[in-house]
Amino acid sequence: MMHHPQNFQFDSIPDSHDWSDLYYHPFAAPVGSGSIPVIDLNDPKLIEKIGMACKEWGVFLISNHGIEPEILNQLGSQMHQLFALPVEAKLKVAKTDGYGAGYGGIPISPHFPKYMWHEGYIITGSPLDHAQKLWPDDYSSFCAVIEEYKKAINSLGWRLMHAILLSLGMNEEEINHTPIEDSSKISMHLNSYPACPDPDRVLGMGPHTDSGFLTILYTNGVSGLQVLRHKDDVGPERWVTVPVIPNKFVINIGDLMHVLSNGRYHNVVHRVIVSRTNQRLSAGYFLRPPVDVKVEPLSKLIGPKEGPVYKPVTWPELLRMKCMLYDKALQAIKIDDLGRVLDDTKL
Ligand SMILES: C=C1C[C@]23C[C@H]1CC[C@H]2[C@@]12CCC[C@@](C)(C(=O)O1)[C@H]2[C@@H]3C(=O)O
Ligand SMILES: O=C(O)CCC(=O)C(=O)O
Ligand SMILES: [Fe+2]
Repeated sequence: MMHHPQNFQFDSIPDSHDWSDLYYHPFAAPVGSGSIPVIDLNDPKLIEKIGMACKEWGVFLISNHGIEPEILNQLGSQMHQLFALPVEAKLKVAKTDGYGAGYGGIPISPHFPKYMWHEGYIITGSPLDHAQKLWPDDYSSFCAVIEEYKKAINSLGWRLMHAILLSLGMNEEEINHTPIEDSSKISMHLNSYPACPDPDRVLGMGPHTDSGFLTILYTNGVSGLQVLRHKDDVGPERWVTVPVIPNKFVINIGDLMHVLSNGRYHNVVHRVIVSRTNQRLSAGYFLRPPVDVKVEPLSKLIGPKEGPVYKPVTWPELLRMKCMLYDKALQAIKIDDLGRVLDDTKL
């Protein structure tokens, strides 16, 4: 089922995509400034800096990640080709359910009052079946690029997880017992936000948090990502635009890292705005535990003065709650001061 018209060849914005009267929305906030941390992976103070960034911002950029620009360019060009295919071709691989693989809108889109200025494509596991349908004669280059990218990103993901877990006070042995999903099963989310003649009236992607441990985001150099910054010395709650710096990845902290850190690390709310002149392409790589692993607040962080704030949850459980409850998903596993689960009817 498609949630929106698939070609964005509109002369003016159709009412179905016009968000301009909707600024009563709970996530409405002014756009303001603030400097999102940039972290050098070779920095001798990496652990400390990454811990601060996770706590204070829940988003940061990384440099010196060791991934060759060539593979990023290839990913960008494969994505460009994918979204440039005619609508009929893309519909051959349309998603058939809310959060399965394929072409379409995002799983939480039914929670929004309007359609997003966006086309998405979810890859879960091997891209082969779909690629054969999209490019019957030459599917191998798409697959090769995706597989190569996954391999590179998976090892980067591990380095980041490792640094973040160290920053939470875990030791090597404990870290080895915190598995992440096998790269062959991992999900990627490819996004295209076409240029829009009237960008102030549309939204590329509605506000949300990601539900995994963390998301590694590649972008093609067209800006648009904004994060919701809480009130601080610089100003009130506001949207801060994530700068686009060539060859740097954006890292977002997701719900499961928030749970694991017992609420210390910030699962940042983010959204995407659209450009008048350029198509934005982005690819998210979602780091999560294996499907059957329950994530719970680290025992190290729990003591006589601090009880666990969340009860254990697997990622498929949390994703299901997110699709049902959108921004209230974590409330379904929240434990109050008296040790009661606030809303356990949702599991
Ligand atoms: C592997 C994933 C992770 C997903 C679902 C599936 C594919 C697309 C991801 C997103 C992207 C948009 C927000 C979100 C909340 C959504 O609706 O789809 C994300 C969700 C998650 O972060 O859990
Ligand atoms: O396109 C972007 O910059 C962000 C995409 C995103 O938030 C997501 O796919 O979860
Ligand atoms: Fe996201």
